[in-house]
Amino acid sequence: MANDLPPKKNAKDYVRDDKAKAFWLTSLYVGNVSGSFSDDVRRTFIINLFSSVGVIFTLPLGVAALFEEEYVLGFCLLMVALLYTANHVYLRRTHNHVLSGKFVIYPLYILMIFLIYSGGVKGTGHVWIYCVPAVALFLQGLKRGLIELALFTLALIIVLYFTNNHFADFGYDPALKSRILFSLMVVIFLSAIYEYCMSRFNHELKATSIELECLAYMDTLTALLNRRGIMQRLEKSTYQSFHLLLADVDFFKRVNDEYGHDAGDYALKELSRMIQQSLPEKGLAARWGGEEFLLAVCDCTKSDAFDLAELIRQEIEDHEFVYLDHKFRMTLSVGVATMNESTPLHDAITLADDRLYSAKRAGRNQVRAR
Ligand SMILES: Nc1nc2c(ncn2[C@@H]2O[C@H](COP(=O)(O)OP(=O)(O)OP(=O)(O)O)[C@@H](O)[C@H]2O)c(=O)[nH]1
Repeated sequence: MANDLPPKKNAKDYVRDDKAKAFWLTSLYVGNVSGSFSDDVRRTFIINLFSSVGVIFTLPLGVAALFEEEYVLGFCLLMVALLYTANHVYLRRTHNHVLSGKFVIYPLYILMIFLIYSGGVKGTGHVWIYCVPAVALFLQGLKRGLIELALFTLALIIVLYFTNNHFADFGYDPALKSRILFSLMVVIFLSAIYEYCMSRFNHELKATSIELECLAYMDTLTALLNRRGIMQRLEKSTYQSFHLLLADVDFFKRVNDEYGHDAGDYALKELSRMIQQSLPEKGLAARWGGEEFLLAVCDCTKSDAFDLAELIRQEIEDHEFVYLDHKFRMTLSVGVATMNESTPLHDAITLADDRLYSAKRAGRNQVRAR
């Protein structure tokens, strides 16, 4: 049985595999290799594939046409191959998939019209037009793609029926013209259904991912950031220094015990609203835990931060909470600390927590900044 197992890889094999993988990824994604398969990365990847497939087909067909002494056709195919190669380079340099997509689709329309007009190599030109709908709808989107495909079909009708094209030279039945048009319309219709389903699916996926992100970073009861949400913002913050206010409701258990859990929930929402209202423009507020809130303020002195904590504490002390026929009051204890070069974020949070509990021990309903 042991002989059936694949040979064990050593470290060098893994490094080689990784290099090969990186090479293919960098080539296909034209250097746009990010961790996520975002819409931009996906479009860059697919447009690069369209360009590469375009070169793979047009280059040998162009050379073959030259050998067959179809010089105009050969020249056109080689020009398209050159254009798609240049597009690959452009995409690699700029990652501008919007413009790059146009470099793919418009030459494709022109080439197809030319193939229908000239008949291509030995009258086979028309077999290539069925790749147009999928490419047009992907690159231009459903609405614009359908408009362009309608214009493309119109151009084909004109070329097929109203020009001195080379169709008759190959001995085709005249009915082939209408069959080409009808089958193209069927492919357009099927590609449009596919594109519609894909864009709806993508749209719903995006909406769900936004919703999930909100759930991951927001507290659903109070609509404030949650602990993960504020930590993410603070860790990413470019501010060298900011002040943290850690506030905890005093004897909140009593509200639940005396008036019920719903009254407790109402009080938390009302408290969050009041905190949010008092917050300066660039400040952040989060529900840190059950009845604990973390506020972060910047562009002010520590004394300003202390005054803000005192203002919030006073407002809450003065506020009468009314839930159904219950009226009650609540107070807050607050610990203030500063995050700066000498006190990193996690140390500042611990400091604010220590100060909060020293405010609790000192009798609650007060702010401590040292
Ligand atoms: N209604 C409601 N209650 C909550 C929620 N989260 C936590 N709590 C309650 O908050 C209370 C916190 O109680 P304690 O930790 O004893 O603190 P406290 O009563 O505020 O007392 P001190 O902090 O010592 O002043 C508990 O009864 C929890 O059930 C919530 O989302 N809704």
